[in-house]
Amino acid sequence: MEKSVSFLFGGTNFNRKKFAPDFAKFKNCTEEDDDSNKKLSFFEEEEEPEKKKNIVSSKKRKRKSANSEPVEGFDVFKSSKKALVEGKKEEQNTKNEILENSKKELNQRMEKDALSRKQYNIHVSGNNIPPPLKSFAELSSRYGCKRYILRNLAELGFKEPTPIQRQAIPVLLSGRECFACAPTGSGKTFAFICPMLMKLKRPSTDGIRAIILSPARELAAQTAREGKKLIKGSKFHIRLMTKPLVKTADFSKLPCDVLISTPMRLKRAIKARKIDLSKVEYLVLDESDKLFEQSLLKQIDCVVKACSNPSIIRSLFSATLPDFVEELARSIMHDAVRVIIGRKNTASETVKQKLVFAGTEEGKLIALRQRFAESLNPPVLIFVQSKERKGTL
Ligand SMILES: Nc1ncnc2c1ncn2[C@@H]1O[C@H](COP(=O)(O)OP(=O)(O)OP(=O)(O)O)[C@@H](O)[C@H]1O
Repeated sequence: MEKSVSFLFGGTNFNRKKFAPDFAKFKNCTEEDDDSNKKLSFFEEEEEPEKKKNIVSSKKRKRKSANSEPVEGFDVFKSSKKALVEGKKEEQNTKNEILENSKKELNQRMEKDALSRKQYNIHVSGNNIPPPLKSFAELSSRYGCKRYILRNLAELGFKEPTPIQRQAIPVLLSGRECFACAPTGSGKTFAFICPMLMKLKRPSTDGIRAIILSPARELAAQTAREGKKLIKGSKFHIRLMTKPLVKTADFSKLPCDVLISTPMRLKRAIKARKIDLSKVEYLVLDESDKLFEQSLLKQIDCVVKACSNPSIIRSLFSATLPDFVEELARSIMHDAVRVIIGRKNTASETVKQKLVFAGTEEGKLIALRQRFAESLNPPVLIFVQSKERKGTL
């Protein structure tokens, strides 16, 4: 049997690779049983221990050096990754720088605006309020104002915008709703008519585009007069709602860009179906402290409802702004900017005031005559509460 085995394996080479699966079956056998293994260990032992040690240590070194020595491919990868990280860092730095600069610019602009507002006693509240005007020239440089308006301003002798004009005009030109409070005679009329004309751009071919409500006929007439001074040389039409106009006019045939009316007359025209306000883009409530008095509320409500254009811009101008007016205004306005010139609900600083205790109704008349005797030189304008009392003067 031994002979036959040696015969069988004599001069042949055992291809371990080829018979790897079979070889694996015998792998668990002990070394004594396995000749080939014996042979293998014999050859290993034949080498000098020193040499073996060297081999091992050189292997170790190799492995060690493989870890520490730079491999070109890996290095390229490493450096490209590094470059990528560096690039991203640089990009982030540039972004941060831009953000920082724009923040700085914004802060500088806000500081400048605040100083300018302080200079003109302008107080504002609301989000993203545009800067106040430095001059009328900015109307054309910042907002492309038509030449006819600037020409009319120059003809009227208006050199500088008044404080309310400085702030309310940019607010309205930026498409924001606004409620403004500024003393009597401070130029409120132009503060709302100028941006209105600028935003309307061209005369209307399609009905009324702006409404100005005034609490009294005289005030409405005065506003119409002021407005007409500004449209000189243009093809715009500013109309005052008169009694005959309420009765007879067919507004679908009457060219009208801006209509100025009292709430009562406008309500009558709306009820008589003589007027379509669905295309109105601007609604101004002038002297709103008077407009929001209880007796006019229903008429105002009727006008506000008839102006049904969803993108309408509403604004409110007044010499005083009582809390109830502000509350009512907020209920119909969206994201409105509040502009107050001077202190809210106080008279103009340029108007001298004196408080006189007159006692009785009779005493008032005596006190007034005394004032005339002392220092008042007619012509003098006297405001009274009722017509009856006017008769006693
Ligand atoms: N920028 C300006 N420079 C010089 N005068 C101006 C300027 N703006 C308006 N005015 C004039 O000031 C006067 C008062 O203006 P306006 O009637 O608009 O004031 P108001 O604030 O509406 O007053 P009220 O509260 O009585 O209605 C008018 O004669 C007007 O022409």
